[in-house]
Amino acid sequence: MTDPVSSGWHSLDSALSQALSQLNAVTESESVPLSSALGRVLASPIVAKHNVPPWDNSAMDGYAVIASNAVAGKTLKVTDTLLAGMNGETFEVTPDTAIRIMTGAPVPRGATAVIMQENTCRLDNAIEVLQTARAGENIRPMGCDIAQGDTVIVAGTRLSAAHLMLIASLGADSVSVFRKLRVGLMATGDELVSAGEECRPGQIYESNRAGIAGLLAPFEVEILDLGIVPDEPQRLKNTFKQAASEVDLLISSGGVSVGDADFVKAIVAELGRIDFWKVAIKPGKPFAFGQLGKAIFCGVPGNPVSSYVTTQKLVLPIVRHLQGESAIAESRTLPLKARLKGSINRKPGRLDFQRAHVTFDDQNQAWVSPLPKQSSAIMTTVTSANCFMLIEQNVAELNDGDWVCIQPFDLYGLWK
Ligand SMILES: Nc1nc2c(c(=O)[nH]1)N[C@H]1C(S)=C(S)[C@@H](COP(=O)(O)OP(=O)(O)OC[C@H]3O[C@@H](n4cnc5c(N)ncnc54)[C@H](O)[C@@H]3O)O[C@H]1N2
Ligand code: MOO
Repeated sequence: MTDPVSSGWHSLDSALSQALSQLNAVTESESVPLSSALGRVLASPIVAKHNVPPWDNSAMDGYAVIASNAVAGKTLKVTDTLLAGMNGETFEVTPDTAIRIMTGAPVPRGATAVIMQENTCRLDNAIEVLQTARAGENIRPMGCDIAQGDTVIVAGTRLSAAHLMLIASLGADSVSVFRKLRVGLMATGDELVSAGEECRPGQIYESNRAGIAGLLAPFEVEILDLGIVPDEPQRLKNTFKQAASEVDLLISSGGVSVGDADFVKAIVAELGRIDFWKVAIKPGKPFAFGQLGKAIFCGVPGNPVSSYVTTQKLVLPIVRHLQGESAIAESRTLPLKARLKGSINRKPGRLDFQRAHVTFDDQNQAWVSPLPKQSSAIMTTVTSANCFMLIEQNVAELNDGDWVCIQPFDLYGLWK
């Protein structure tokens, strides 16, 4: 049997660094409304045109006072009420007065603290201070979140919901983002039919495009669905030529192994080039990377779990890099560890992404159990797992209680 290490297959890390080092990210940008900017990559930095908050304001419903005069037991006359939205410049507190103030309302002139309502006793037109005020208490100073002139988001950032809030707080209703990446998506195999069509003897339903498109969805690409292409060299050539001129990246599923109908690599090599083939990961070994005209080519293996894992671990970082994202969080380096339940003996050589289930004991210690069915044709263990458990390339044996790396699945932020 071939030994992955001695036969020079790429490790996941070296495959990724070779691929990323030869990509040219998109440079064209466009202005989009903030409401359409989620998941896009910022093309120009966001620089604050003003302070946030724009003036000192109250963090509590209570009374604006001069702190040095607001000692416990003292009575202060309440002269006015300040609501959020009013102009604080026209109000002023004096040593013997207080102004009723609501959360978010501007702090009036002279005030150095806001006493929260619960620390006062309301009399008719006055309050009794129940707890001595501290200077600065319950005041949110001007610019405490963002100072005018600050670069608050650098170019190359993928915009999250929190980024959109920050940009909106500066009053901008549009942003400059890199143009959408055009991604061609195809599956090849004579046996494949689309969901909804009749499945004849010998045929199976094509499922990889649905999974790949789903994994791409949060990254806001424009997908050109090139459909199912039969294992016919001329049909494959036609589709590859179309992709070479129309997309930035072609993701093709299937036909990258060594079978009699696996034509993909040879045709890509003929029309463009293959830069590497075979990565020492399980599942997903026969992943192919190359170039077709102006398009980057990613050939993911046909086995459904292999296509899912290689899209997640190899194609997504490539997509993100092509989109101009600067800080690509490499999920593999997350230092999340759990202890293994059970033991494992295996042939070393590939980094194994085992579908697994992590649970926490009453000391909050994470324990991980690999699921029984790990074949790359079994999708049900991907949906029933809640994490990947990693077995490093050279590890042959793991024992009960050993520490292993895990990668929890982030399903819409909910733990299942
Ligand atoms: N002699 C060897 N055979 C195989 C090797 C090897 O090293 N030597 N590698 C195996 C591994 S590992 C993988 S992974 C597969 C990948 O092969 P291909 O990329 O050529 O994939 P296909 O042969 O086209 O299909 C494999 C399998 O998956 C089903 N399939 C394909 N596409 C889809 C799709 N879009 N939706 C659903 N199912 C799909 C297909 O019917 C096959 O059952 O090669 C091994 N063989
Ligand atoms: O790499 Mo294959 O994906 O092991 O089945």
